[in-house]
Amino acid sequence: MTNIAIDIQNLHYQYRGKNKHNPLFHIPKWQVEAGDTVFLHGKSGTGKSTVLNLLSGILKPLNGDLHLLGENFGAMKGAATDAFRAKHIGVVFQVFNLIPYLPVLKNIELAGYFANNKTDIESVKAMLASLALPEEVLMQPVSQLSVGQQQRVAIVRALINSPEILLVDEPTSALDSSARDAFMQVLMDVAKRKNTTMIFVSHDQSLAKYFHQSLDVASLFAVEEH
Ligand SMILES: Nc1ncnc2c1ncn2[C@@H]1O[C@H](COP(=O)(O)OP(=O)(O)OP(=O)(O)O)[C@@H](O)[C@H]1O
Repeated sequence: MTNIAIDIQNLHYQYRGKNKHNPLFHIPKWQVEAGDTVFLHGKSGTGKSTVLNLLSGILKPLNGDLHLLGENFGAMKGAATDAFRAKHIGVVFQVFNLIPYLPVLKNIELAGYFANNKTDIESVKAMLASLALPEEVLMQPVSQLSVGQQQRVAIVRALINSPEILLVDEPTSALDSSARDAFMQVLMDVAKRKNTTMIFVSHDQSLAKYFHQSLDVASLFAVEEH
């Protein structure tokens, strides 16, 4: 039996507001198997962030089904959504949501705290090393790090709980090409080792080669309404 990590059936979503340009998003069916990695691309404004926000529970479907790991995630209310996300979903978005005045290590430990996990300092150090971040950054406030370094801290934080599902949005935009390749290597190694299901959004088509599937977000939506 195949193991479906993401299962969407007949989902509708629309942002609030009476604006007639406000599109009605309709995903008739989208399934992603556990362990699959998906490169999600598409023109600006076509719905990539909207899809990620639905998958992370920041947005809730108007109707239809959104199951994650066999659970009815789309129907969960606020606190249940947050608990599920903390335990099962790693998120790296353009806005890193790191707490600037706290040291790097505290930021990483917070993710463990919300998931009821104790942070394993050795795995934090190993991940930092593989992302070419010196161990000294652990005790530095996030605000003293460069944007590229903050991006890597956000990755470590997202991976620290070994989430089954990882959602990533434009994570390499602040990295130079060698850091970007190292970053992608680490990300894909971790995903493979842990059988992580990953949805990765980027405009950088050169990254598509790292993924099992490459998907234009427009192909998810029913044509008649979009
Ligand atoms: N908060 C919002 N309120 C109303 N409409 C929104 C909101 N956020 C996005 N939209 C609209 O939804 C559509 C999809 O936007 P979305 O941000 O998902 O696209 P995207 O593919 O991620 O774009 P980009 O590549 O520029 O980040 C756009 O038409 C946008 O104007």
